[in-house]
Amino acid sequence: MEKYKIVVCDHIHEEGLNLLRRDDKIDMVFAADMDKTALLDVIKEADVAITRSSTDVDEKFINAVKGKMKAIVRAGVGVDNVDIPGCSKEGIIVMNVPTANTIAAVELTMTHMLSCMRMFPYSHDHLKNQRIWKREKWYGYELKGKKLGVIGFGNIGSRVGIRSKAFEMDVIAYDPYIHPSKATDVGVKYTTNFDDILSCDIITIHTPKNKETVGMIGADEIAKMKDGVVLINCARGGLYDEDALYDGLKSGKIRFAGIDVFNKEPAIDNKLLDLDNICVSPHLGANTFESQYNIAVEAAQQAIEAAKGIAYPHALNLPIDETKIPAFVKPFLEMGQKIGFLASQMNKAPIVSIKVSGRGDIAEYVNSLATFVTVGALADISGDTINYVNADFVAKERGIKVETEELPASPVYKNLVTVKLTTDKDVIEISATMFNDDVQRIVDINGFGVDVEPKGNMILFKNTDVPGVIGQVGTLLAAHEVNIADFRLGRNKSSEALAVIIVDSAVNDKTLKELSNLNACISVSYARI
Ligand SMILES: NC(=O)c1ccc[n+]([C@@H]2O[C@H](COP(=O)([O-])OP(=O)(O)OC[C@H]3O[C@@H](n4cnc5c(N)ncnc54)[C@H](O)[C@@H]3O)[C@@H](O)[C@H]2O)c1
Ligand SMILES: O=C(O)CC[C@@H](O)C(=O)O
Repeated sequence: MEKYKIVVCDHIHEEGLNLLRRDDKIDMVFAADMDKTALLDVIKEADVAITRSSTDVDEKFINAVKGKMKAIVRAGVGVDNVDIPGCSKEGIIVMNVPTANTIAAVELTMTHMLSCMRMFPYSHDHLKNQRIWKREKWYGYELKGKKLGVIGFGNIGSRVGIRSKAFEMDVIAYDPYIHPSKATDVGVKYTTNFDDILSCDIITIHTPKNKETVGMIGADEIAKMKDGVVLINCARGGLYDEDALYDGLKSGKIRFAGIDVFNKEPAIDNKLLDLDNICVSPHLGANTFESQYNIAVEAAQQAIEAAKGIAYPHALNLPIDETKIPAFVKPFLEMGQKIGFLASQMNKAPIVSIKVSGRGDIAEYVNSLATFVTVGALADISGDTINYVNADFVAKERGIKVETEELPASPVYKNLVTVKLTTDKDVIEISATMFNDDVQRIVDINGFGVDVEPKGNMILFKNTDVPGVIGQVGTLLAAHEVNIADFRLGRNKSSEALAVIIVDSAVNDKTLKELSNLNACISVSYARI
């Protein structure tokens, strides 16, 4: 029995490993203790990898796995150490486990906030390790009545906000990507003015690390802050510029900082560790037993489903989120792929552009449709290497322009999709719709009205519209023992006709050549769907 190989690149809870071991279709390789260079050799044969923050999915990793690996499951939230565009280019689906460690990170943030306000680790060290009892040295501050600025009000930030309200803090959120009511509904103020955050007593950040957020708090922002501000970062190293943070702490402008994450980890040589007004932890945001159990189980389940090709939960680079696609759209996507494939076979030459237009409700989903059409159109030239993840990249790499267009509703069809495929030889334009929500129908090919299902062995025979042609075609096919299953005819105003002939068996080149030699024939093409 063929088995799928899942390589576990970092430590995860035993329960996740057990799930992988128990599945008789999975061959699990535990490589968490392996040196990262040796890992590159092991992952070559893997169908799926499970990684955490200790394994960077970078160029070296991707080069090692490309061609074989289907998916990577990041057992956690942050994917800043995963080269997602690089994975997409190789058709590797990237998934994360977005909520299993939320509470762990929220509670660590509260721990840091309280520790900073009471300098708890330092008083602890004084008594426990230095055996000094000096109560007057350790006056701290209360959370009550302090203004807390939360940058990023997602899963973690919002829960930090709610818990901080219970400490009677005045909480204000900055997150341009949420609806303000997400904050105001839980009694948190909402601002779009970043300066409102900078004027807070305590600031905590909970955004992803990306181009927009890296260094979001630097020297200029710190200069605008209150003297004695407290800064917390349990999200990602580098969101606070570390040099600016160091200078701010050293000068006393920042009274205290609580930091779980660093620009470069492990952070044993980081200069921030030399300061006396900082509480640190070695990236422990997700380190609770509950969270690690949940993450490992979810990551293992996701990896198994991906390896078997069943589903890709929490995929970050699939062009469509299946859960957000209405049921009526899915058959259109499937049909779009077939039309793309058909068009590329009818117009066999290097593709210059693909244009996908939508009319009716389907128009809103024209971008997803374009991905499916592209996969179909490039299937013949790219074989197994093209999929929904890398379709855009493959098209771009081949210099193929993919365009979409949302058009007004058609007067005839509730929904209509048109695919125009231009090669350096010809242009083919196919329109199709869906009857009764699941019957696929091509209704137009290059201006010829037809009514045919995109299915099976299809001969497209274009001829001058003169009597006797249908008989000649039928006789010729019969002579080659090709049985006609369906024959659909369309005419245009220039006295031309297009026959779409569905036949029961594959048609060889000799038969097609003889068809093209018939007097009335203008062109013949053949497609197998
Ligand atoms: N320390 C740890 O071990 C640990 C554990 C879990 C998560 N994390 C990190 O915590 C962070 C938050 O995780 P989450 O689960 O809450 O993610 P999330 O996606 O639920 O929330 C992130 C929020 O940030 C907002 N955001 C994005 N760009 C922004 C910007 N420029 N300005 C303001 N807001 C912006 C988003 O709109 C979103 O609401 C991530 O960086 C994640 O990697 C760390
Ligand atoms: O344990 C890890 O891999 C870190 C997890 C955490 O930073 C996350 O982003 O989910």
